[in-house]
Amino acid sequence: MRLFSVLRAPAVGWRERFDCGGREVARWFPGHMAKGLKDMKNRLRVVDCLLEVHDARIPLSGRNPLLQQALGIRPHLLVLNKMDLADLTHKSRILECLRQQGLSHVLFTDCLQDENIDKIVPLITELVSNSQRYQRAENIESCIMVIGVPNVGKSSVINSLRRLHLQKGKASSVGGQPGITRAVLTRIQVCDRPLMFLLDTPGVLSPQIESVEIGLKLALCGAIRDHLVGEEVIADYLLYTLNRQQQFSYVERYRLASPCDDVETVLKSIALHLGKTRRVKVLTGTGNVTVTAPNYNGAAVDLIHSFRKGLLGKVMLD
Ligand SMILES: Nc1nc2c(ncn2[C@@H]2O[C@H](COP(=O)(O)OP(=O)(O)OP(=O)(O)O)[C@@H](O)[C@H]2O)c(=O)[nH]1
Repeated sequence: MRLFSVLRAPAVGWRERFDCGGREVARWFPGHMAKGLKDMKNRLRVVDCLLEVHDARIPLSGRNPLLQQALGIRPHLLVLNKMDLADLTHKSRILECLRQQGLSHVLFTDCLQDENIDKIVPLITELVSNSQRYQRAENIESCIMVIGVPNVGKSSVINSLRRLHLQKGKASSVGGQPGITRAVLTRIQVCDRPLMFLLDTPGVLSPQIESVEIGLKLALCGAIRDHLVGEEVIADYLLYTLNRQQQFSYVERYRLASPCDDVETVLKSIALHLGKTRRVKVLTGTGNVTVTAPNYNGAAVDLIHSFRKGLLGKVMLD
């Protein structure tokens, strides 16, 4: 789904399409995730509602369809987290697209500032009490399973809820790398009144990511380990996206002469600007000469990290 290209005039002079170069996404799915899904299914009996966390920069793609299929039709709240990093100019259009997909309970959140976190418990309480099938009248507590692809902020949402409702610190470990949540399905209290527990789950990607481009969006958001995709490829996709959206803050950040769509040129300039270079000996016809070689990978890593920290501006990848 391309929300951006439908809503904005295409930027002239930049790549119209990203060349995925015959890459295969199947290798990007780590096998242990299938086990994660199986463990989640085994705990379903006690679950009243699904709280799905996803990245607000990819509101329309990259969710794992298997999660909802396997976990059943029960009350479902979609939390689009990291709203602080997302360009939400067309928020109402996003909500409309999601409604058309049958997702009518959606919240945008920012766990760093605890924005909209206070809306989660009341909304879940309402969804659970309105649900016929899973309402367990004798039960005064509710149990919510937190699901989503890796690194979207599932643990951060849980910690924010605990901070807000229980004035308690971290219960769930947070990390910048996908796959931090290893201890499977820990039950964590997040609220006293109403009594509510969450089950934290490991991030589970779909084994069949729909396309290479969606895989690249997931990688850019940190849902797939960088080295599996390749830092320079991720950086190239980022450059393609920033240029198409005329989001040129990278030019100023890295003191480049002008925007550019050629990743090699950009990474070379970034490497030189950051001093990420090394001296290498090259054998020529007239003997050895020492030249300065840019560290392309180091430059790509810096560009990707700047994007993930929001230093290149707010972006919408869909
Ligand atoms: N900017 C921003 N960063 C966030 C937000 N929420 C979480 N993060 C960061 O995103 C990274 C991943 O957060 P986690 O809470 O560990 O994500 P997770 O979904 O539990 O990760 P897995 O256990 O790998 O599935 C961490 O570096 C968090 O600090 C947010 O709202 N805004």
